[in-house]
Amino acid sequence: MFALDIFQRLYTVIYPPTPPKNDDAIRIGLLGASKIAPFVVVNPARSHPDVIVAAVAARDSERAKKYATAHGIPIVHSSYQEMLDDPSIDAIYIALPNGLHYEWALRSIRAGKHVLLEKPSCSNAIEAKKLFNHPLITAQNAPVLLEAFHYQFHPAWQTYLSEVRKSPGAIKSIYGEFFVSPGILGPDDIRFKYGLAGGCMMDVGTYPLSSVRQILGRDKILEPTSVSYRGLPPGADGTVTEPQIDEAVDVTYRTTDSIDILVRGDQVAEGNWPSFFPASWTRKLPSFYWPKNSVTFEPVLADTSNDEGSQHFVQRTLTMRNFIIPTFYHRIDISDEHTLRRGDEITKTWNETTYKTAYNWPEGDKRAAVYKDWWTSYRCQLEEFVNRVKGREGSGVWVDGAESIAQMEAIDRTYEKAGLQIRPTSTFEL
Ligand SMILES: NC(=O)C1=CN([C@@H]2O[C@H](COP(=O)(O)OP(=O)(O)OC[C@H]3O[C@@H](n4cnc5c(N)ncnc54)[C@H](OP(=O)(O)O)[C@@H]3O)[C@@H](O)[C@H]2O)C=CC1
Ligand SMILES: O=C1OC[C@@H](O)[C@H](O)[C@H]1O
Repeated sequence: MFALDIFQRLYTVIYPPTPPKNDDAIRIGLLGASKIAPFVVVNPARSHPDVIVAAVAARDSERAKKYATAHGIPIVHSSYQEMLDDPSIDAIYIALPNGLHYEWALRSIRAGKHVLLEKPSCSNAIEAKKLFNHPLITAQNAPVLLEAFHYQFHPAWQTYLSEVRKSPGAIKSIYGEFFVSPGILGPDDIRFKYGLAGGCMMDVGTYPLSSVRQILGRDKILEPTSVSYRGLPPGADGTVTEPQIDEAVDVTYRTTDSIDILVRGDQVAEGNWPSFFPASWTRKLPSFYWPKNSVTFEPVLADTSNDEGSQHFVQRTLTMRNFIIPTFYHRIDISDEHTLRRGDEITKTWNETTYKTAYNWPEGDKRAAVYKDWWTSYRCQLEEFVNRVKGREGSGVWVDGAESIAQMEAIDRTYEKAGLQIRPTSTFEL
């Protein structure tokens, strides 16, 4: 049953139902023939009656034509500006290198287009403040601008957050990690170029950082207390061509109310294989780690009526595995560590763990009648983007400009603590 459910969700993601498009469907244009657009927009749009992927623009028009053919996209533009000048396009999906997000988001907004902007929203907080506070964005009836932090839109993450809010005790510590196997990103990847605002903290590190910030709420400032990073390996001549790039990062943060936080990201994460395999083999094998978030609470005194005079403490740890791609599989563990104490003596300990999944909103919630179990976080995100553009009620989940700015500020503080430069600021002005 379990394997069949996974198979059914996976199958429906790949072959979704394709309802006819409504006359007033939003016509989206893709800036860049990027690797990620088919997952974030092209495939999710197939099952959305209010979205048409109408155009793609790439720097090389031959490449754009091939991409358009492969993905069934009718219009090809041979420059990004040409796409923005196309009056038939209502919204733009920007999946360009991070260093181009700010400029092309502003240009798109100036052209009157709604924007779905890949994460991280900008190269740094200077850009993020200028973008999200720009008069073209703060004006009444301004186009919609959304940083594509897709995982937040999935009911699984929202269920996890509601478990955090319901849990007894104050938060003691939070852990977040996202590791990517060697071989996924090539050496020339945009993520390894400082000039394009690459780096681990900008890329895979943004997710665990964002997940921690979601738990704390945006008003809590995370002060980095230590940062260790692994740079890129040196080339054949022994020099590192991109000394400002972090390939992997481990950061500890602390809040003013003393919550301890550890965030880890690795874009080339080897290992996790049992040590009896020779390292010379396992180095060539892919690794596998769940993207994970975990919250530990302070112990609380439980009801003592049945505990014969002992004090009964309960300490909860919540863990969510695979918060980033929850549709295929995820798990929320609610683990309570019970301790009976008489004075200083611990007389008994035991653990009770329950597990939860949430492929949709809870039963009876009106959102559950709209959402489907097989919707990816990208499909959920597209639903809410469309709801905003159309002025519909929506699920209530949104990533607003203040959140995107706060996230970039936390990234900048992390780079500064690491002794690395914040990513370069665009010279584009509007
Ligand atoms: N939400 C998510 O799950 C994911 C989000 N992302 C984000 O999406 C963005 C794109 O990532 P990804 O699709 O992996 O990247 P790709 O390298 O596949 O795409 C980047 C696009 O940027 C264009 N581009 C413009 N200028 C340059 C330049 N100087 N160098 C290289 N490319 C350039 C290229 O477009 P052209 O076709 O014009 O040549 C290319 O298609 C990033 O911001 C990344 O963080 C990435 C993966 C997952
Ligand atoms: O979801 C993701 O997985 C892999 C990363 O490199 C990418 O940019 C990120 O968004």
